[in-house]
Amino acid sequence: MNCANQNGEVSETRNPDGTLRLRNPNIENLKEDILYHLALSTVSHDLVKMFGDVKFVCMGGTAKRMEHLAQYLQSEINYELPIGTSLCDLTEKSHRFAMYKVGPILCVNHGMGVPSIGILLHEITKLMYHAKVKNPIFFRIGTCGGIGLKEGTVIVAKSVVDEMGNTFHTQKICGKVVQRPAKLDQQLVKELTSLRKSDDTFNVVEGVTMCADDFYEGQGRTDGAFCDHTEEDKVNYLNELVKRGVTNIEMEATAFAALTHYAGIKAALINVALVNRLNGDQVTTPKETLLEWQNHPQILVGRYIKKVLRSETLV
Ligand SMILES: O=P(O)(O)O[C@H]1O[C@H](CO)[C@@H](O)[C@H]1O
Ligand SMILES: O=c1cc[nH]c(=O)[nH]1
Repeated sequence: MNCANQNGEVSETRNPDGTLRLRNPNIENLKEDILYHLALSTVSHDLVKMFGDVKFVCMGGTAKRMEHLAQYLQSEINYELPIGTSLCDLTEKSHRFAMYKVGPILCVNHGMGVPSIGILLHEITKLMYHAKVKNPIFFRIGTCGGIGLKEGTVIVAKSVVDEMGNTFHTQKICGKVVQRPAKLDQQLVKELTSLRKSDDTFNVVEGVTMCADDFYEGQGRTDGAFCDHTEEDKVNYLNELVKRGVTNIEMEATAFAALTHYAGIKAALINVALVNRLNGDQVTTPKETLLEWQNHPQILVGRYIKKVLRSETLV
């Protein structure tokens, strides 16, 4: 059934008030929906009370990065936690992911690779639905290998491809291959890239992000435990990717872009390059510098969130 969204447009994924409509009629018939990997449920938790004010969902691979991001954004938006409380992992009992909330911002890690982020996206999207969140915006704030880009560069993906150059996410469902277009919000891309300041120590570019199913052979590396291809094969492959316009490689882009697009959720994919793959495979930069670089996409997203929140208090 279709329904008009806030702009009066017909939407299968939005109610007129901005809350989500799921593309799954089974969910509203469940007596209880257990978000197993988040250790949350519609019966044991008041999801509307806990999460109903969320506007932004930030995700990235590691739990530590998400905790750090939550602390950073808390200070950026001057958010004071309720008296007597401290920042805590809301999904601690899952022993799986880690999730922190600071006011309208949720920071949650997704692990590595498409299957892991896929599971998280199912459960976070259902969480948004059950919590009656209105028009949430999702960000993946990650790390990647750049191709021909200086380390520390931030790449805001304008499009994503898989290892075969496909612009869709492939999933096997009930023995059938299902393809869903992997699309990102182009306006959000422009807004995010425009938030670089002239005195920032890092560059920001729009790019084509490739999603690989592996860090080693799947990204053409020759330094894995197994390697049946040559250095020349790798160089040819990376040069071919350059010709196709690919700027960087990571491991979740297609699922992130496709599942958010399918859910009708505005989303952006912002990665920082930890290595220039045209110069080598190993990440040789000291950990402190890598951690410093991981802040670059967070700075950009922080500016975007502050801008949106500021504009909302003015209207
Ligand atoms: O730094 P994160 O967000 O985990 O992203 C990248 O780093 C991991 C590989 O080291 C993959 O998950 C890849 O997508
Ligand atoms: O080269 C890299 C670096 C980070 N993450 C990746 O997936 N690849």
